[in-house]
Amino acid sequence: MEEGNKVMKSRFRRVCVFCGSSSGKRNSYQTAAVELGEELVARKVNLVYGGGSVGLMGLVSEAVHKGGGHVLGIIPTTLMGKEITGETFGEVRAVASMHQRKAEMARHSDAFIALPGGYGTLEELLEVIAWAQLGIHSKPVGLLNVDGYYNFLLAFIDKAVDDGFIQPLQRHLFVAATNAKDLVQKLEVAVVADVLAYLKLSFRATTDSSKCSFDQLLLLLMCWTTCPPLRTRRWRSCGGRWSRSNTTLRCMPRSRGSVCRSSSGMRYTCGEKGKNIFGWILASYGDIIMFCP
Ligand SMILES: C/C(=C\CNc1ncnc2c1ncn2[C@@H]1O[C@H](COP(=O)(O)O)[C@@H](O)[C@H]1O)CO
Repeated sequence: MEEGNKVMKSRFRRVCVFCGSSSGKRNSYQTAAVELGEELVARKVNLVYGGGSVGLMGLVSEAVHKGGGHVLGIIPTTLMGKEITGETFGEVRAVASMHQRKAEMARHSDAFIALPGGYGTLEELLEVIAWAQLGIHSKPVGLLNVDGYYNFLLAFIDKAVDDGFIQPLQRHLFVAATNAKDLVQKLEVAVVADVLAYLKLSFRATTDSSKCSFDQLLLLLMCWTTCPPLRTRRWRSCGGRWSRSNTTLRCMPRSRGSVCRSSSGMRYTCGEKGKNIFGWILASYGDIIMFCP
């Protein structure tokens, strides 16, 4: 993948895609499946999926396979019949049960993406979100909301937040986008949910938000180092002055209200989200987290 003249490497080696065993009635679903496969190939990311060449599963696996990416299909022996799943692309691994299949798909992947699909896709998607919530994994999850297919699901999740069944922070256990390029880019900069939860709580507890404690700093550095797209961003200074005491780093903006701009064009105003460099970093996660101290 090219960004300017630089080839950008993905932080993911393998991404698991959940999607319909049917193709859906709109061409846009099929186009999105192929585009997602091509986007993975462009970033040199391999595919893990449920095996089979039926429906969108076939389209995404064919696109990755044709593009030279590795395809790993994990399929229960009960679904192995070619009349059920069709001829598969790439490597196929047989497992004993549906439960084992999902565990294996999760184990072999660094992130999850759901394309449009039916009960099977919904179940797989919600399970990896629930596992993230429980801390069973800390891999990013993305929803490809092609042509508004998942609008009702997103509205339902917002209702669950409003009615107190999903914590507002846990609304951000997955990211969503309407096309493959944007979604994969969001996943690249997604930070593990438990780290975010901890940071948000600990920042809230900090009385002076221009100070950053040592463990907050360490966690932010960890996010920074595990997230190549963030590292490659150049940040223009807003003229802040840095000073250091025993356990805290402090940035004093030259003037409250001065505007900072990242190389990607995002603007932050000192004294709001960008009280200090850590505020910028968190704000740069965009709609994954909006950090307001
Ligand atoms: C029952 C039919 C085909 C079943 N073929 C499948 N082959 C492989 N994987 C499958 C199959 N069906 C479901 N899956 C898994 O669930 C997801 C798709 O389910 P959905 O209900 O179609 O959304 C997919 O990610 C697979 O992991 C003939 O209709």
